Amino acid sequence: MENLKEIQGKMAHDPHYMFPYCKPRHQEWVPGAVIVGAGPSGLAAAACLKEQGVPSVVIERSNCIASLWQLKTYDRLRLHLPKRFCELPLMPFPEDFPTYPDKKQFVEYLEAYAKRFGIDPVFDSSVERGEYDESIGMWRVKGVGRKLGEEMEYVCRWLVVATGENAEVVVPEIEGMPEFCGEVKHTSEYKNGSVYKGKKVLVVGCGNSGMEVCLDLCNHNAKPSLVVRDAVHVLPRDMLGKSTFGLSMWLLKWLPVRLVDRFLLFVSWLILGNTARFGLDRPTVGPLELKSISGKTPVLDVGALAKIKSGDIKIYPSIQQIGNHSVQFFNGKTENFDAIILATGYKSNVPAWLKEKEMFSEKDGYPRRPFPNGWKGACGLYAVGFTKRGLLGASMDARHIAEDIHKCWKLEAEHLITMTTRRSFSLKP
Ligand SMILES: Cc1cc2nc3c(=O)[nH]c(=O)nc-3n(C[C@H](O)[C@H](O)[C@H](O)COP(=O)(O)OP(=O)(O)OC[C@H]3O[C@@H](n4cnc5c(N)ncnc54)[C@H](O)[C@@H]3O)c2cc1C
Ligand SMILES: NC(=O)C1=CN([C@@H]2O[C@H](COP(=O)(O)OP(=O)(O)OC[C@H]3O[C@@H](n4cnc5c(N)ncnc54)[C@H](OP(=O)(O)O)[C@@H]3O)[C@@H](O)[C@H]2O)C=CC1
Ligand SMILES: O=C(O)C(=O)Cc1c[nH]c2ccccc12
Repeated sequence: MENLKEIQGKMAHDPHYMFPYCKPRHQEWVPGAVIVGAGPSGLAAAACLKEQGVPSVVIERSNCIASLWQLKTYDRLRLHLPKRFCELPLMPFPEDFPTYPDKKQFVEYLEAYAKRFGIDPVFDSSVERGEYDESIGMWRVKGVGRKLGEEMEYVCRWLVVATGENAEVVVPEIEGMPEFCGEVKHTSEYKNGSVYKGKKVLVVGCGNSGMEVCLDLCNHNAKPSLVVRDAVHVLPRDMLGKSTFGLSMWLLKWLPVRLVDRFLLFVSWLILGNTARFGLDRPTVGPLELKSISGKTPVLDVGALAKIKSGDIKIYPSIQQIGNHSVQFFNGKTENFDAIILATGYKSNVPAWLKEKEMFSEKDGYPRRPFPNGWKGACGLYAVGFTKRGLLGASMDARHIAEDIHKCWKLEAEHLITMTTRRSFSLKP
């Protein structure tokens, strides 16, 4: 046994180190996979595994499935790709849903999905550590459980990381921001613009969230301004009577990505005009090529651009400094604001809890291997939903993972049956 000094030393340096005989209160061996995260990716993985006859336990830190959608998104949110590109494996959307289901409908679909595949996550349980225990050839997944402070440990052969690309908010450090007297919040806390009526609001970041929050603020008679620090592709959500995304996927079957990009840019120019005239320069690389090489999603416009054109949404360059009530920009202008909304995006939280350095990059928390090969690591470790390709990418991962685990599951089950049969008939190996 380790001596007391050694144990005290370990406890001081590692908050997760436990005294050897001090077991967590809830310990469970899972005869299948542990899936961390009950968002669309985790649900898709659990459903595909179930279909293959492999059991799983889904662990979720919040108190509901799809917590990103239910708790951290604004009221007016809809899918911005048509529903056929957003459905999870094995269950299409109901036919009477519109092409672009709203948030409520999407959550309804996910609830029905979980019910259909008997997925019953362990809620209010946050995973704080996942590590491979070589001595037993299993993953140990530890965290804080349902009842306040209850320690839990799951031991499993397969660990599926489904904590998502949007696990934590990105809050930039901007000089003077702590001194700003008005409200500062992230888009994940924004519901609608009703409380900002008549107020001057600065929205920082012009991805899809920033653009839509600006539009929502306009619709609630607030006065939004948008910080655009870099070039951005804005495409109409629909063109030529079809969804831009659907049309792109169809064209990509026949044409190289650069040609499809040229086509998209031409039609966007016809519909939206020259966006650079309104302060939105386009990157030199086309929208689909950029999405594929960097993951940067083009803005799919549903009305914000018209408000920029009409001057209802003002455009500003990067922020230099924030004062008590004002914001100074890099073009030298200073303007007063009542509130600031950070539409600065999200990041993965995998490096904070997964004690594994091969599969996931410590820098950004994404699998190191590029799409479409990022879903599989070593020793039974998997990733679902880190493709930067939305729900479509998550569904592809989930299918791959379930097939892969099933192969191994079948082999191990056959081995177990052989061993048991041999033992019960006293046969020699
Ligand atoms: C506003 C918004 C709109 C979007 N719209 C679209 C769209 O229209 N079409 C599209 O294809 N994609 C869209 N996306 C992309 C988005 O990535 C997917 O919609 C989807 O939610 C991703 O699912 P996920 O399960 O991978 O991640 P999430 O939905 O984020 O689920 C991950 C889950 O893991 C849980 N979790 C995280 N860390 C832990 C932990 N340590 N322990 C336990 N649980 C944990 C979280 O609480 C969360 O419930 C959108 C994203 C955003 C932010
Ligand atoms: N279904 C739908 O309608 C919606 C879908 N989404 C999806 O959700 C995901 C997240 O989107 P979103 O929340 O918009 O996040 P994104 O990461 O897509 O966008 C964040 C934006 O903030 C900018 N930014 C970051 N830091 C600063 C800073 N300090 N100053 C100025 N600008 C800054 C970034 O600029 P830069 O590019 O220069 O880094 C980028 O333009 C995306 O995949 C998006 O497509 C989001 C909303 C609606
Ligand atoms: O909504 C998102 O973030 C997505 O990643 C969906 C998506 C995948 N590929 C795309 C290409 C263009 C626009 C959106 C997407």
